[in-house]
Amino acid sequence: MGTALIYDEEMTKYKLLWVDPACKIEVPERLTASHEALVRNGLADRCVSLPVREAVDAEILLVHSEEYLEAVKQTPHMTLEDLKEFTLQYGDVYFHPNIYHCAKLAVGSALQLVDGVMMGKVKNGMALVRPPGHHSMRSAANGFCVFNNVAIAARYAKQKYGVKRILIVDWDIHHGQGVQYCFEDDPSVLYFSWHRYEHQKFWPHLRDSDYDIVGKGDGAGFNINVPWNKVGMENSDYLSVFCHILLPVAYEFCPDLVLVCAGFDSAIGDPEGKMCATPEIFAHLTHLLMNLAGGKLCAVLEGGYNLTSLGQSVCQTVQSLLGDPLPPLTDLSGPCRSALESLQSVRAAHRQHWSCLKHAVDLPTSEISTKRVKLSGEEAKEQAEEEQSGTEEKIWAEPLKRVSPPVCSAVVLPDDVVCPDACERLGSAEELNPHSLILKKDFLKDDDPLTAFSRVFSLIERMKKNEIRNGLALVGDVTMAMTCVVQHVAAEDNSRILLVCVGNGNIPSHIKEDGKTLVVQISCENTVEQESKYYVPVCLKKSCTDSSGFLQSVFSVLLPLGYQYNPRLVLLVRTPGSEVCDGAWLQLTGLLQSFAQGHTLVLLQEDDKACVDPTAAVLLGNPAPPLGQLQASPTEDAEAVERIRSRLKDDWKLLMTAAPENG
Ligand SMILES: NCCCNCCCCCS
Ligand SMILES: [Zn+2]
Repeated sequence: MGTALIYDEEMTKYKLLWVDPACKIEVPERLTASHEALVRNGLADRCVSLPVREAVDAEILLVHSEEYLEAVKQTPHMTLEDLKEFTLQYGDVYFHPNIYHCAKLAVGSALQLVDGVMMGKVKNGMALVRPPGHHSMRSAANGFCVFNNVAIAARYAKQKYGVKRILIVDWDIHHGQGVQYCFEDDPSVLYFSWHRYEHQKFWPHLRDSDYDIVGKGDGAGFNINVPWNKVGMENSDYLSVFCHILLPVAYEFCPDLVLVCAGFDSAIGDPEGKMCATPEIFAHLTHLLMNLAGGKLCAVLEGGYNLTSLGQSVCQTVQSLLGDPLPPLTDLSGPCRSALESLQSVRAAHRQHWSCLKHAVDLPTSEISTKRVKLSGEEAKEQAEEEQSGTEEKIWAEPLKRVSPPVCSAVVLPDDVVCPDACERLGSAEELNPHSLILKKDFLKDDDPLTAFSRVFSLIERMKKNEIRNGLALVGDVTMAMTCVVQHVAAEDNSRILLVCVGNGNIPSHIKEDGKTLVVQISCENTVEQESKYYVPVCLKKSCTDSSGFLQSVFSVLLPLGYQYNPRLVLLVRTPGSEVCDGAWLQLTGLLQSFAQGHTLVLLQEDDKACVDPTAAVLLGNPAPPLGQLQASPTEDAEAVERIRSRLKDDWKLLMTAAPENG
């Protein structure tokens, strides 16, 4: 199934008709720049183009009041003076004779995308729309928004498809208060938003945007606000929030559909956000959400006001939706103090609502209240200062090309094992099949190990040359294979291997010290080994059959380590006796493709042959199946994970979730 792209140039046909400094950045070129970037990078052609349509009244009324809709209906016939007058009743938004038409198309685009995904016409998709939606409220336009595209799409999905749980991720740099107000008492819609806040000093200056606003009544816990109290946030800050807040909660929630308020004013170069995260970050944020809800993900454009970073960020997002290898994220130096304070505050505010956060430590008493009383004149003065200050031009490198190798997955199997789904029989070596390359090898015969492993080594060599993206081998002795592979690869001087070992089995000690291999072993036996910077044993009491403990350790330990280490190869090994349930194993296989441009080699013991097909399916780019709502993990497991993080956080800063006590 493909990736949908919804765009129509009709939505470029409205603009600001008078002088208003607050609105001048919302220009039609935002849409053309986004679409042209996709076309220029050959991405538009790879998508399934779905037509736009106008939303009908009943759909708009899922969120907005009749009086508001009636009022907006009058705008096409208004004079310029009437439009100005009409606009005055709202904040930071403008009207135009054609904006009602465009607003209906924007909603209709989001609904077309939901239809395409929910009816299985496409796997996922992106709608390029204007006007944006996440600030508009039941009876008010606001922040360039007229109708709340994503909020309507959520209500529409529930009504038409009976979707039970919807996750809305709002990575725009502004708080989508319109979405928050729509679902704040609704436990079936989990709204997550990060936003520039600066202690309420930044637009829209709402007390309701702070971290302690968690939802009301039955909706308590289903509204997550992450305020950024400083500008200049980087990739590390965004990844920390995904690893330590959003992903654990999202997997516990287990949505049936993921909607993204895809605003790109949170990228470097944007005049509104003034953040420093690079366009590549959206490739990773998108990928990290793609194994939720069976891959059903609808991204709808919100903000983004620097046409260069907007175009690049849109391309990064769509390329991930298409399943292309992820770009490397370099120099992840760890979250800044302000981000850690926000992270800690949000986790503390939600620990009572989410079992995955139950063990989040309380706010230190010394915590300065992050809420400041707003003095009247202060706001205008700061606003004025801000207008002047943000003049320095940011520069950043254009994202590298993300090239898919000719072969996606290669598998090395004994003769008696059937080829995995979607893999075809290998012709002669030259005919590399676009899906997979089968190196049929019989490990059950008494080949001496080295010849047997030579097939695996050739697989690795081809990965290095980017002829193959990832691979899987079913071997007679998985621990031996692991050792040989590590030795073979570590022989290279600039190798960096992330070895993820699931299950018991002792890792040869020389592997743990060479610094060229970072070993994370998730098992159920108490390894007596003292861990070092490069050997991280995660012991889970209920062994790996407990998905929640397993996944929590993946999110809060393995992913941060992997991002910081930035390996060139990922070796994923499942040792005998690890009854890790397949669901968690497949999620892990999917999530690990964040690293090394997807160069993952999976090693399985031959009696694990039942794992081959489902693992190959995920390696080929299919979403890992949902796990169901996760229960609380055993306390001792959660505490074990916390202990690991606190012990290793000085070496690996992405493990941090709280600002250090000292100054
Ligand atoms: N400096 C201009 C102030 C603009 N304030 C409204 C921003 C709305 C963004 C929608 S994503
Ligand atoms: Zn925005």
